Amino acid sequence: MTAVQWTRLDWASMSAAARGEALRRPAQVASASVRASVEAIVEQVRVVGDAALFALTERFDGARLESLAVTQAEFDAAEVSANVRNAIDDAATRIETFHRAGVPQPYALDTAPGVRCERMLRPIRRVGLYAPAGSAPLPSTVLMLGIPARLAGCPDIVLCTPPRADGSADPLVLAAAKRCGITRVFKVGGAQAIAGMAFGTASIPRCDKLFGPGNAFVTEAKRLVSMAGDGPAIDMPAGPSEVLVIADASADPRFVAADLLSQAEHGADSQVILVSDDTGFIDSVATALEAQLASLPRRAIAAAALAQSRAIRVPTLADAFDVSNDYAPEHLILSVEAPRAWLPRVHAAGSVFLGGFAPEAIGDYCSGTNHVLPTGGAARAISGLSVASFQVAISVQSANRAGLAAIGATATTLARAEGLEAHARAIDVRLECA
Ligand SMILES: NC(=O)c1ccc[n+]([C@@H]2O[C@H](COP(=O)([O-])OP(=O)(O)OC[C@H]3O[C@@H](n4cnc5c(N)ncnc54)[C@H](O)[C@@H]3O)[C@@H](O)[C@H]2O)c1
Ligand SMILES: N[C@H](CO)Cc1c[nH]c[nH+]1
Ligand SMILES: [Zn+2]
Repeated sequence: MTAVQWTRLDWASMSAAARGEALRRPAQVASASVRASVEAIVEQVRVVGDAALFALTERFDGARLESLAVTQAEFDAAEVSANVRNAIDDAATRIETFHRAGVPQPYALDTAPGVRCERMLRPIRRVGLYAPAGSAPLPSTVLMLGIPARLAGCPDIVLCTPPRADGSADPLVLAAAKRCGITRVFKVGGAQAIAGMAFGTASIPRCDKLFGPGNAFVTEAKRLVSMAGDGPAIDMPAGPSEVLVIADASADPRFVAADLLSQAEHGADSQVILVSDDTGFIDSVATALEAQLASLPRRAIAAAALAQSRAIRVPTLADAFDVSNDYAPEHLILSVEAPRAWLPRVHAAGSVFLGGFAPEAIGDYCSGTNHVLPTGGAARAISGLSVASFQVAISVQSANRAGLAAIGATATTLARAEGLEAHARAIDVRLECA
């Protein structure tokens, strides 16, 4: 059996500084070196374009490509079993249903007689999606990105995904793209893919907004290009996976261990945290983790993630929610008695899973919610992906003479209070003319 080496902590006996350290993300440790290499990669792509993309793809993905774009022939040749195709379709249908219910609606109302204010919605014209495929190809991510993009009405959708070493795109990723009606797919990954979509190259069109999760290189590249004066907008920091489980003694330790491992297996930089008010329960989860880890195909990755993870004993369940809100996890699992009753205490989390039969894995694939979620504590203020992420809202106002007369004095008074005389006169000139 592989020994589980996670850090066990007793919250009540820790100082504020020790608590802060306990909730620090592992990915932050590497950020200086990641930042330096991402800066170099982004600059190379920006200056050299396609030639840099070919060279970086050979260096990081081991693939020598003749063309970055996936051809129609490659799409046609991408084979997936009927079983997987049906699963993609079933997941897609449920994701569509949930996201369609959340499509934002325009609205209009009169704020004074003769003054009408509206908010209209438009799809972002060209969106760039990133589907990870470094450690494991994620066709489910294509669905999570492509379906809301389609529902928003985005006319131009570009998708990048790392190639396999033989230069082909993952067939499952292509099958999911097909299901979403995405035809412009490029075989490029990492920071170089983000830079390609941000600034445009001979092959890859420049995009208005970039979406999608990825490893620390992808996440840092998104942050960097979004800060460039001429760079695109981005959806959110959606980096290495995280889950925080709040569990009491009523939970099944095998279920909790399985949920922790399901996120630990994403990458050595994933972080999984158990918070419980019961020391004996934490012991049982540790035992279950060791038993389950032993037969896991990706046990080396999961064990590495566990090594930087935490099991925290808190005095009461209420304290567990304080810990969770401070950490602001991407995923929060409530494995407690009457979990819904605790929801009012949740103030910061990407997606919440209630009770023993809602494993985080259903949200990853097919419950219907989106799995592209904020990580690194961004859930304090940023929401997971939705149709609204792919739209811009534009406000509109119209007024007739009576309407302007009704509200004009307020505007001229405030304009003169701000010392902006031209603003005031733009109103007066209209009201003064017959
Ligand atoms: N937060 C979310 O919503 C969410 C959703 C799904 C997946 N994820 C996360 O996405 C990540 C996917 O990561 P991945 O690595 O499997 O795939 P990835 O596609 O994000 O990254 C692979 C690319 O990383 C680049 N790369 C690898 N090593 C590099 C190095 N040393 N220097 C520069 N570039 C390098 C390569 O170009 C490669 O193509 C995981 O951490 C997973 O947890 C997050
Ligand atoms: N758990 C990931 C988000 O952190 C999403 C995912 C895709 N496939 C499996 N899991
Ligand atoms: Zn997952």
